[in-house]
Amino acid sequence: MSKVRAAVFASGTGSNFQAMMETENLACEITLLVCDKPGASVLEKAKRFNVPTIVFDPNMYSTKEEYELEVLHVLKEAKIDWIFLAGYMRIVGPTLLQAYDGKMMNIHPSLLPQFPGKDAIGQAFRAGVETTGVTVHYIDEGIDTGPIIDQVEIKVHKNDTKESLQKRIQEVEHQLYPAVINDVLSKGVKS
Ligand SMILES: Nc1nc2c(c(=O)[nH]1)N[C@@H](CN(C=O)c1ccc(C(=O)N[C@@H](CCC(=O)O)C(=O)O)cc1)CN2
Ligand SMILES: NCC(=O)N[C@@H]1O[C@H](COP(=O)([O-])[O-])[C@@H](O)[C@H]1O
Repeated sequence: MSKVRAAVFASGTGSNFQAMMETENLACEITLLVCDKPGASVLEKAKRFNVPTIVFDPNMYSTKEEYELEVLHVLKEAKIDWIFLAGYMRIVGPTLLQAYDGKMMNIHPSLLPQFPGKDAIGQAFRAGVETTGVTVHYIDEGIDTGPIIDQVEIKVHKNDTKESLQKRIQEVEHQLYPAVINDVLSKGVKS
């Protein structure tokens, strides 16, 4: 039986994409990288792993639906079953939400519902919390409001800088996301 085919959506560095590609027992094939930032360094990583890419610039479209319809056409052509957002900094609209209902996840660098949205690590750091963490959740129409699949707590050290905290958070992300993907895909249903 052929493996589940997945697309990763990313806008930036792509360390979570790289962690998935380096996971030997990943329960799916990452067969497409979708990026909304021409020139993003994740694209160099995709090239290194021989993963085909779709790159689009939302500023070249008049609506979100317009670019999501184009992306959806490529996803269907590529027979993509699942979408994993990994630092994708666009709000997913109804076109992709409907097409991948229950088959789209995101990783977020806080213990949701704490610190949703952008710069979650900066929000936690400025709030002076003693504990933050990482969340993997399903995507819905809200921002970081989808059902939580798993979370890991991370202690904030007294001498932490935002950068040292981000490093520890990303080390956890690189283990958690592939583990959650394998767990969800092994169940075959939305948990
Ligand atoms: N429908 C959903 N889309 C996305 C979710 C989600 O939970 N539901 N998670 C985000 C990731 N994210 C933070 O976790 C996030 C990313 C980007 C923004 C944002 O405001 N971005 C743009 C708006 C661009 C657009 O209109 O698409 C901005 O910079 O103004 C907020 C949160 C991924 N998508
Ligand atoms: N709001 C979503 C959000 O902040 N996502 C965060 O973007 C980073 C992407 O890093 P990467 O490009 O190195 O994988 C990750 O830390 C992820 O949790």
